[in-house]
Amino acid sequence: MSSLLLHLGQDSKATPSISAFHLKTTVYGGRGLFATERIPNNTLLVTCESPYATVIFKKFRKEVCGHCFAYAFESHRNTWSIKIDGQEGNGVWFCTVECRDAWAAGQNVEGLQGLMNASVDKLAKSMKQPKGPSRTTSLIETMRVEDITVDTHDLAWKHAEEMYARPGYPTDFLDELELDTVRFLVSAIVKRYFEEKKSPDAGSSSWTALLQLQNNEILHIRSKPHMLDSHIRIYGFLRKVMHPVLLPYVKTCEMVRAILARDTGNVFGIWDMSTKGDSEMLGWSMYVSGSYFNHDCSPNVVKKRVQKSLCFITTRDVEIGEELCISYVDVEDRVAVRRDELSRNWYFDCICKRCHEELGIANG
Ligand SMILES: C[S@@+](CC[C@H](N)C(=O)[O-])C[C@H]1O[C@@H](n2cnc3c(N)ncnc32)[C@H](O)[C@@H]1O
Repeated sequence: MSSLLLHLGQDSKATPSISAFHLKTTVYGGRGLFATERIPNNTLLVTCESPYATVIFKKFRKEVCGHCFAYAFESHRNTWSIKIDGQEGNGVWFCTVECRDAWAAGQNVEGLQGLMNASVDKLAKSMKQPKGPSRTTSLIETMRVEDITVDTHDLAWKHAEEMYARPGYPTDFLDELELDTVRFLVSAIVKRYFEEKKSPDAGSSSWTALLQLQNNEILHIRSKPHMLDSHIRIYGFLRKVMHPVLLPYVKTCEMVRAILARDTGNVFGIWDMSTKGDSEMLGWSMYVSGSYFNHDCSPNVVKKRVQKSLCFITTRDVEIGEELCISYVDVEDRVAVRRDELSRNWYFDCICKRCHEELGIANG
């Protein structure tokens, strides 16, 4: 049970009892959550109370509450107007004073999140978009996929560390998504700093839990080799903007790599709550304990966002031994579309019962 709690992390509350399901190795590889008792329909399995790391896309910052993710549009407003004064409140807007104060107490420790937002915006403003393609710092893009190994990849990062350790290295231009990735990484670094400061001997148990998530680094770079250069540029940018107390976390690339390796395949989009089917993605979050649900095209669990919490609820009765799965894609899509999306973004070929049936493959 203690190891399941470690896997589930500090962000979770499991109901009705944590023994109703457990984490074990699946037949198709990796781990998954399986029912250890019969679980009725509409059971709340777990609530992930708040994300380990999060970012609201810059273009939605004034429209989405930085604490509870309420979307102004849903309250018939264009933007939120409550802020924390000065640099320490930079880049975050709130729907209520209560949300502002809760955020300040929980996430803006020593004003670091706001100060970092200000530094990121300032450096981003000073950057000029290059006329040609961005500078390539690694050779991986020119390699054959089979030559992209842990070793070649480690070498590219070692080279990046050496390059950025030289005084006065130039910062490369980052696009909007890369800058949002910087902000996402900053939120994780601030969280780890705060937790380690609170209990210097014990360290951060939620960071330890995060490290247990599936590491998709090599699969990601093999499928999108240009992302390694992007990640390296992001790391260089972070080293330039980092507040002195946070610098130890980026002196080597270890922490940034660890988060990026788990960002892909494990994070959840923050969607607006529109019921009209035109829901918009407002940012993304990493909820450690929610990342153990595997995918099925006929899922028995649905995830629901309630403010900044993610709740996982059964959608039918689940028998003992059955795996508890959500769907990562739109279950209304055709089989080819679903499988293509799963392969591109989660790096696996779906072999669920529904895919087999729709593809006309005999089971067994
Ligand atoms: C969010 S994680 C789920 C937990 C993961 N299995 C683990 O061991 O940590 C997503 C990853 O799990 C694997 N996965 C999820 N659903 C799967 C399925 N239906 N078939 C094969 N692999 C699956 C894929 O590797 C995917 O990238």
